[in-house]
Amino acid sequence: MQTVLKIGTRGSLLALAQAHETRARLMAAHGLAEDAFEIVPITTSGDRIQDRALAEAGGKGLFTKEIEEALLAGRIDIAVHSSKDMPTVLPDGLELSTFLPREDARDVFIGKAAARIADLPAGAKVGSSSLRRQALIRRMRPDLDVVLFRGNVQTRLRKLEEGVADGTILALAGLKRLGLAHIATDVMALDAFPPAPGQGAIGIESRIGDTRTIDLLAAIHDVPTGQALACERAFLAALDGSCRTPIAGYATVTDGALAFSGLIAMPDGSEEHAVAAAGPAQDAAAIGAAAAAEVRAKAGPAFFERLNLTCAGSW
Ligand SMILES: NCc1[nH]cc(CCC(=O)O)c1CC(=O)O
Repeated sequence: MQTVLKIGTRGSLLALAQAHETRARLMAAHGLAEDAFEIVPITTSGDRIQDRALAEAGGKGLFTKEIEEALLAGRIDIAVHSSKDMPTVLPDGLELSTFLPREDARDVFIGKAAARIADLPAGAKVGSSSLRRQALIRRMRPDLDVVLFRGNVQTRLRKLEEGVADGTILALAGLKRLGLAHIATDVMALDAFPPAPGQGAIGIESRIGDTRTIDLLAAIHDVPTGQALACERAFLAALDGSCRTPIAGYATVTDGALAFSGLIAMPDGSEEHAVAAAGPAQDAAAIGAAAAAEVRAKAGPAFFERLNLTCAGSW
């Protein structure tokens, strides 16, 4: 059978699982066979750089650069991503047009020394490279040592087995897609450990104006997930400025009503500012942007000045 769409993805097991899920949904929606959709794995700069925290190496865009080049050049028709890894500004000509129904957005703890973060011995090591997770761990347990844990899910789990840390934090969604949900020792509540904007949602990027592709994608788009993501990404876009800020944001949509909660924090967990907002789901992006303005005002310039100092010190 002739190829209908070429699906670009990173080559990690999680990325491939997400590409396979996308293909399965496209096959079911259009009654087409597997070989109508070719999966094209692409290695990105982010996959190659393993020794530095992502934020230091150049940010989220490192995981998408080569894939977006292939999309713009027409070597692939769509790119399947973890929405939470997507920068808020995309290259000219590309858009996140489609979101699959969201998986569970919560983070889990995978503990060796204890099943829950609260029960870890004093001074225990928790592996993570996410500023949000670092801030949330320190806010619960200022005595814990957060150690740099980079690489894909398998690499992080191997480091844990090697004893590099006493526990780590991962997204439940990723573990489920890998068939590994059973290794979680604690599923953390949304309020105690709020997720990153976009967590748990597979997002599909396509070329603006490529109507043939966008029409095929329309059949697998989940409207409430798209609205929740519009809100969370607007919140992120309005806060994620020059500096690296630990940011959490999570929206739900029920019967056309959107509810959002967001948080910004100091990486060391010593200060945090929360916001909650609600409104009609069709105003998703405006609700997210207004929540960002509100939390920015609550935090005040002193918070961002302090944050910039921590940034300068860690480069
Ligand atoms: N940055 C890596 C990444 N990007 C998306 C997920 C999980 C899957 C998802 O959030 O949809 C993960 C791994 C993790 O944080 O545990």
